[in-house]
Amino acid sequence: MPSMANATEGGVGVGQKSNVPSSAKNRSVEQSQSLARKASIAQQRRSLPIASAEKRLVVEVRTHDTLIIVGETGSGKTTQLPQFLFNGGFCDGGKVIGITQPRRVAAVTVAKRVAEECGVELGQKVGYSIRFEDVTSRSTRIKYMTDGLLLREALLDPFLSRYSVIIVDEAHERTVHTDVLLGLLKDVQRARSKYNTTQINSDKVNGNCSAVSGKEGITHCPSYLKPCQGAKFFPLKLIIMSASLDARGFSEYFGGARAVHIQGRQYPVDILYTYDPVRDYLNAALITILQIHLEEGPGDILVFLTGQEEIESVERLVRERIRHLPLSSQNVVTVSIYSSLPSEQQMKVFRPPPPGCRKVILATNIAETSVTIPGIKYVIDPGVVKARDYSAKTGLESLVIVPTSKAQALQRSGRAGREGPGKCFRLYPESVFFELKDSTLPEIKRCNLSSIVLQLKALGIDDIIGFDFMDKPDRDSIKKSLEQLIALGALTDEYKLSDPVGQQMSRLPLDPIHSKAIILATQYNCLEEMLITVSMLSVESIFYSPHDKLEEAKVAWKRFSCLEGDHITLINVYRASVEFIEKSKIKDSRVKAIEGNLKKWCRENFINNRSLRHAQDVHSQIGGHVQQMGLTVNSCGDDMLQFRRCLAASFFLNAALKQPDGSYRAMESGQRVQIHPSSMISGTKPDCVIYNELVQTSRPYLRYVTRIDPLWLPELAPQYYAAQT
Ligand SMILES: Nc1ncnc2c1ncn2[C@@H]1O[C@H](COP(=O)(O)OP(=O)(O)OP(=O)(O)O)[C@@H](O)[C@H]1O
Repeated sequence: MPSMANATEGGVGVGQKSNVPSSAKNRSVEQSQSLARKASIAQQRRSLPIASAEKRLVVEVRTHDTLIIVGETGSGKTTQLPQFLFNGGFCDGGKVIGITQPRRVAAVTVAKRVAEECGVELGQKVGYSIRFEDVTSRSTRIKYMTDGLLLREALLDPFLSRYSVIIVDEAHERTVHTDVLLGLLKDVQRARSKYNTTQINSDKVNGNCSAVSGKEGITHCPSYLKPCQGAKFFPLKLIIMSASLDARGFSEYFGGARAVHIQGRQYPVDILYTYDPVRDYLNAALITILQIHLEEGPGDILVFLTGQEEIESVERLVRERIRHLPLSSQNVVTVSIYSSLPSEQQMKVFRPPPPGCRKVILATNIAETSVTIPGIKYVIDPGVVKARDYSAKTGLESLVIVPTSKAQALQRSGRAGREGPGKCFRLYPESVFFELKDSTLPEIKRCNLSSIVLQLKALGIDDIIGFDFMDKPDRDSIKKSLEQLIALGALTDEYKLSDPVGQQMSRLPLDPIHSKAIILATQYNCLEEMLITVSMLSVESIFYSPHDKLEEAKVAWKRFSCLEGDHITLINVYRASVEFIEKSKIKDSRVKAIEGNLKKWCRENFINNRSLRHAQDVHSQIGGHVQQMGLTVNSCGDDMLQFRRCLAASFFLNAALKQPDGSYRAMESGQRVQIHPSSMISGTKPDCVIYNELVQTSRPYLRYVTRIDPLWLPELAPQYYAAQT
């Protein structure tokens, strides 16, 4: 249609030459698109329910040291409140507002969004910091981070002295890090009030805050927080926030703190229930995805499942079913997100689908809170979640599928209705919803506490049992973890952090046994091997076997398998993949080509490509820590005896002895267990093994097992085994 070319003012006809250079034209298109986006974001911010409460909230924060804020999902708490406080002067003089999130993905995506809203480059005024990734600078004033990261910061700066405000977001999740943080922040707030020499002027409501000479400390200050002589602090404001928390419980914990409710939600979300309970929620989810796709209007679908395995199986089924639909209905793409997926792959869910396509996102509860995934209109919630459970008595850690709480159901439905009206399909009857617990049992009551106790000790908190937890963890759990840390040499017999072992262990963001293995490995000449092992153990299953190809998979795995144990097998897989990548680079060095080849290699060897890439990521991250600590990365070469002895010297708490009936006895708890059938040595049944974890599936199983000589235990861990006999 030649006339079209001329119809637009300034347009260029086919075959005509333009006087405007194409780069300049592109720039002007980009500029107008960017202006339109800015205007739309500004308009969207103005329409958020929280927008009209800006002044009131700033006054509330000025006049109260601690505030509980409850507001509907999507009302604007996470993205807007920090900006209100910034504008209200809380960052004057270089102070920082910190916002914690239970999950990395939320910290990253919210920071990106707020940077865009502020019109700044990420990492400047607005930034984020998560384990192994710091996108902040000296000019960062609004900093999003994980709750675990802030705890780590407290190791370096116990008074968290740069922060004027700390917002603990999504506090209803009650992760173990959030709970420890709450107790710690309470103490820090008290201590900073005691050593306060300046005070925010509360008369000024709008405009900048000014600092004036302040009151002398009057409050009780915990002994582990002793400032250097002459140190001066400004008061710390604390905000506890969520859409679904028990405001009264939090208020009581913070000595009657004020609770503020933000009214209103942006868009309605229709909640639909099934008439009857469903027997197979995976099948029900699959049917609902297809029904929405065929019967409902445009909009992406977010489905909550319990883990990687479920996600992969539903993903396969969706793709298969879609292939059988008429061509015009095959416009569906699936993407998934779960915690062990490398971050850059997690970010794929935030990308728009190809034009005209519907995106189906399969997610674990990682996408349950805080995140806004653009395009989501429909949420499918089967009402279950995989939760951690732990018994201090048996040392048994298990992941069990349990019903969600009401708070979780509310959060899930809140992922829709963020850009327009939405629908949430709960795959259970309404009567079941009313029977759900209001909130989830705090994680601190159902996990192994060794890691957290080590961190508290490193912070100088000696009296763990007396620490002001919102919900006290089980006494036996605390006792057990103290004993374990003494056995590992991280604590002295007086329960003090040991130097250097405990100090070094607390610097590594790993399970204490894994940290110990890394620290010991240099002495055994095998740090290179141990770094690989710990990285491979930190991700979800490396081996992948479709049900119908199990035998084929076993043959493939034989190439890597080592009869001495799974730890060496994991090293073999990792090294084989590195070797393959190197060879592949010679043929074609383009990143895409290498990635494609590695994917194929993984498929042929029944290795989970995603898990392997995640392990490579973790490897380089821990490698960075090891370098900073000045440890020598040495290798034992083919002498795997050294490596196995190092495993025995660090994993000795996880040792098991074969029994006459062929089962095993976990030496620490006396529990009768079996080697997991997936282990490469489950058939050989060695007399004595160390294992990575004791998990309860259909029965108690040892996972990732390596043969050791039982005599090594008293030799290499006399502090534990001499005391036992
Ligand atoms: N990355 C994004 N892309 C598009 N819109 C976004 C994005 N992040 C936030 N928004 C918009 O801002 C609104 C407020 O988001 P915000 O996370 O601040 O809400 P919230 O009250 O903290 O919700 P929740 O309690 O669910 O975390 C969202 O409903 C959405 O409309």
